[in-house]
Amino acid sequence: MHDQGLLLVNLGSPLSTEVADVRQYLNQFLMDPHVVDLPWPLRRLLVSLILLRRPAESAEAYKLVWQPEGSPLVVISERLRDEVRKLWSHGPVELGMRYAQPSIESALLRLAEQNVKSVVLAPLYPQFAESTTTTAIEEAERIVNKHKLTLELRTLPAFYEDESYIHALVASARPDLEQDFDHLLLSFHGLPERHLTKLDPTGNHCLQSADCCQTASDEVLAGCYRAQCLRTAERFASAAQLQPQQWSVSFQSRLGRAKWIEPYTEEQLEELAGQGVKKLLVMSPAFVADCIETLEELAIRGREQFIAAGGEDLHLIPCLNDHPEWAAALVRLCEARRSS
Ligand SMILES: C=CC1=C(C)c2cc3[nH]c(cc4nc(cc5[nH]c(cc1n2)c(C)c5CCC(=O)O)C(CCC(=O)O)=C4C)c(C)c3C=C
Ligand SMILES: [Fe+2]
Ligand SMILES: [Fe+2]
Repeated sequence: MHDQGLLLVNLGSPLSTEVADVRQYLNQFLMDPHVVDLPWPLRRLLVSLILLRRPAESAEAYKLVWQPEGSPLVVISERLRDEVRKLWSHGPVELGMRYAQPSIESALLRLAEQNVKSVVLAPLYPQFAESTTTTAIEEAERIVNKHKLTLELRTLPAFYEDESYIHALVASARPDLEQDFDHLLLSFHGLPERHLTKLDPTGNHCLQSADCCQTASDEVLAGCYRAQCLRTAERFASAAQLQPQQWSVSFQSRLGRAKWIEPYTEEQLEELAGQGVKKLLVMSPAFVADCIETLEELAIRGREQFIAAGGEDLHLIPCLNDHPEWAAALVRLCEARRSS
């Protein structure tokens, strides 16, 4: 049977580096109630304020990393889709982006045209957050209902400590880990603290103590993005045989004035330089594909900050991108979901 499709979903990028396209993308993204989780009037007001300056600033940042074929995130995700197509023998494989193009709608309609009966929906986020995973799932469900598609969706859960994902991370980082370095910073995308506390099933665990994420029960861990990031980092360090003093974790990409989860990457870069770290490796396991947040925020701006604070070099370890071990790991994960 060739009727079990696979839909890979990632976040999406502006259509071009034109300010108008970046504004349209940021508006669609930030007006998503799972991203800016305020009541509509407040969300509209806040996003409109952000859209006064952010599109021009972000457009400049996108220009620094844009590839001839388009946004790095989209181009790399397409390459991953092509690798996965070679390995998935159960039906067609498509790629959909939550915002902008190629849309989840176009991808699901292509799958439906090919008469698939079921689709494994794979949000390409190793750690769960409502602002990424939940919104991708809801959008896919909305499209199925809108077009009355007769296909069953089976969602791949967060895979933050899956052994094959961790091994793929180690394999892809190995060439850089074999070079001389003083410290490895694992910089995950951040989240407003409220996004964590509102999902705390106990109501009094998340962010109540400095080690809440290390002492999280399975029930708390299931909904806690920060605890899942720390779990990924620990599993990675153990599999890569790193000593505890060789690595640390931080959270990047803070937006707005609300408190986001800590420690902040910007501060950690200065702290590490102050401690005498000269050669810093940085990797970002929350992203499976390199994007503006790794290529510009870390490899360009982060590098400048680190050197200004006394460091000598910051080297960014590429994301998993289309690494063959990652494509194989992803297919294994999705196959388990197909038959479960
Ligand atoms: C990896 C998981 C991600 C989480 C969690 C996440 C939450 C989150 N993000 C913003 C705001 C922005 N994020 C932006 C870019 C961006 N974010 C992710 C992933 C996560 N976001 C990716 C993969 C990307 C890259 C997109 C690309 O085209 O390369 C941006 C846009 C760029 C910029 O202006 O900096 C914004 C804005 C919020 C508010 C949030 C949680 C509430
Ligand atoms: Fe983001
Ligand atoms: Fe926690």
